[in-house]
Amino acid sequence: MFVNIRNVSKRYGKKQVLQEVNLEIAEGEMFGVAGHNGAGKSTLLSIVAAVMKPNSGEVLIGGQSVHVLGSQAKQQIGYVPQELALYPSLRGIDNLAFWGRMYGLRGKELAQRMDEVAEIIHLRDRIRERVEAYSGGMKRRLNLGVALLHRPKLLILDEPTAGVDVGSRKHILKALKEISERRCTILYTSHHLEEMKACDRIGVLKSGRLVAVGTPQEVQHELEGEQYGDEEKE
Ligand SMILES: Nc1ncnc2c1ncn2[C@@H]1O[C@H](COP(=O)(O)OP(=O)(O)OP(=O)(O)O)[C@@H](O)[C@H]1O
Repeated sequence: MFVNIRNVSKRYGKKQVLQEVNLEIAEGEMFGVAGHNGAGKSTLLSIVAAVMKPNSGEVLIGGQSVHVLGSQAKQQIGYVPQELALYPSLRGIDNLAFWGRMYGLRGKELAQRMDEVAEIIHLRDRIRERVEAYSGGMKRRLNLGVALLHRPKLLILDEPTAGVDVGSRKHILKALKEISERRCTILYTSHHLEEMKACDRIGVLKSGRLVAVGTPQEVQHELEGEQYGDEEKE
C-alpha cells in the first residue's frame, strides 16, 4: 500500500481528537474522509501531510515514515489546506511562479510546469489576471494548482470545494479525476455527497474513530447518518 496510517492518535490538551486510526490507501486511489464537523478530518489530513505530528502512531508513504523523511516527504506530497495560500494582488501566473520557485523549480522547467498546471485547473485563459479579480471557485482552483506544481505522488485536499459555485465544483472534481487517473493518490474531505461518491473508497470518522471504510455503496448507510444525504440537491 502506498499510504499506511498506523495507530494514529492525537489530542489537543485533554481532548482526544483521533483515536488509533488505521488505514491503508493504494497508489492511484481516490480516497475520501467523511464525518461531522469536528470529527477529526482536518487533523488526520494534516498529520498525513506531515504538517502536524501525532501523539502516537505513524504515517508511512511508500514504506517510509513521513516524519522521518521530513522535507523529502514534502516533495512527494501536495497539500491543499482549507485556507487559501495566495497573494491576491498578484496575477495567477505570478502566484504559480512564486510557489514553483519555493518548490525548487526554475527556468524552462518552471514555465512548462506552470503551463501544464494552468491547463489541468482549467484557468489558462484567466491566468494573467490578478487573483483579487477571481471568483471563489477560481481561487480554489489556483490553490489546487499550487499544490500540483512539483508533481506530487500524494495529493491531500481539505475541503477543496468549500464555498464555491456548482460550476467550479465540477471543474475541481473533473481535475481531481484526471489527476488520479495519472496514478497520483488523492486523499480529501468534502461536505458534498456527489464528491464523496466520486471516490474509490471512503472512510467515515466519528469522534476521532474510523467507524467504516468501503466503496461509496458500502458506506452509503454511514454517510446518510453523517448528514450527507440531502446535499446533492443544491
Ligand atoms: N489547534 C487546535 N487546538 C485545540 N483544539 C483543536 C485544534 N484544532 C482542532 N481542534 C478541535 O479538534 C476537533 C477536530 O477538529 P478537526 O478540524 O480535525 O475536525 P474536522 O472533522 O476537520 O471538522 P470540520 O469539518 O469542521 O473542518 C474539533 O473539536 C476542534 O475543535
